[in-house]
Amino acid sequence: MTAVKKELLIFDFDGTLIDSVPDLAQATNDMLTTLEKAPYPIDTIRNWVGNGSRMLVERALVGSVEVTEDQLTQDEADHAEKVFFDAYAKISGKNTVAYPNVDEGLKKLKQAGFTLALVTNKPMQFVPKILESFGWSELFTEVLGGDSLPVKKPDPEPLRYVCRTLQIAPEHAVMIGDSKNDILAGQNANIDTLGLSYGYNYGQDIRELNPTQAFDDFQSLIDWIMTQYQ
Ligand SMILES: O=C(O)COP(=O)(O)O
Ligand SMILES: [Mg+2]
Repeated sequence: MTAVKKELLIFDFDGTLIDSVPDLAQATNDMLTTLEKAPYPIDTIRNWVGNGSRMLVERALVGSVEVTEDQLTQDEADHAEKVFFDAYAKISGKNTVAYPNVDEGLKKLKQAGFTLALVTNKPMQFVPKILESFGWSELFTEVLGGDSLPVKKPDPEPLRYVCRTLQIAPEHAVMIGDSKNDILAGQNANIDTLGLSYGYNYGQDIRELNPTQAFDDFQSLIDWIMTQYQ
């Protein structure tokens, strides 16, 4: 396969660059405890991450990845989300680590001349502090949170928005992520998708989503980008 040269690498955040589930699970359980509900194991909560905080909160309230409208009132979910935000603001970053080779890998790509962007479904209010804690504040030319636009991944608009803003054609962009929301957003925006198998994808193998290519570790992704997309 000969790949087209790429300019813009759009990264997902949670489950791709950082393992944030220990903090997300703690904040979720802190919220549940405050609301006098029973906590869940981290392995259960991991499968609820991917569609932003509001969805995580709703899934935790009903105890399932599938949430139907009749299971929750808007007020109940609004209140729980506030409790979750307070809890996550207190602990976000404490037990969040970068996956192996991510720090060196991102810097290598930047040095090689790629433009890096970050498109996460995590609410934007939590993003700058985490980026700063890893020394990544200057790495990304564009950063979008899950609430930066009216729609989030798997909608293709955040990716299209980044391409438009940076004036880079979609065929010169790549979406890199761990979840079906990343792969679907990329496919819907007509851009190449690179999947990572170690993150959070509702327990499903990322390869089932047919990304352009999939990798089991970040170093293999870096090696592939440096040889195929330069
Ligand atoms: O906050 C989430 O649900 C997931 O965030 P992500 O898009 O960076 O994986
Ligand atoms: Mg992710």
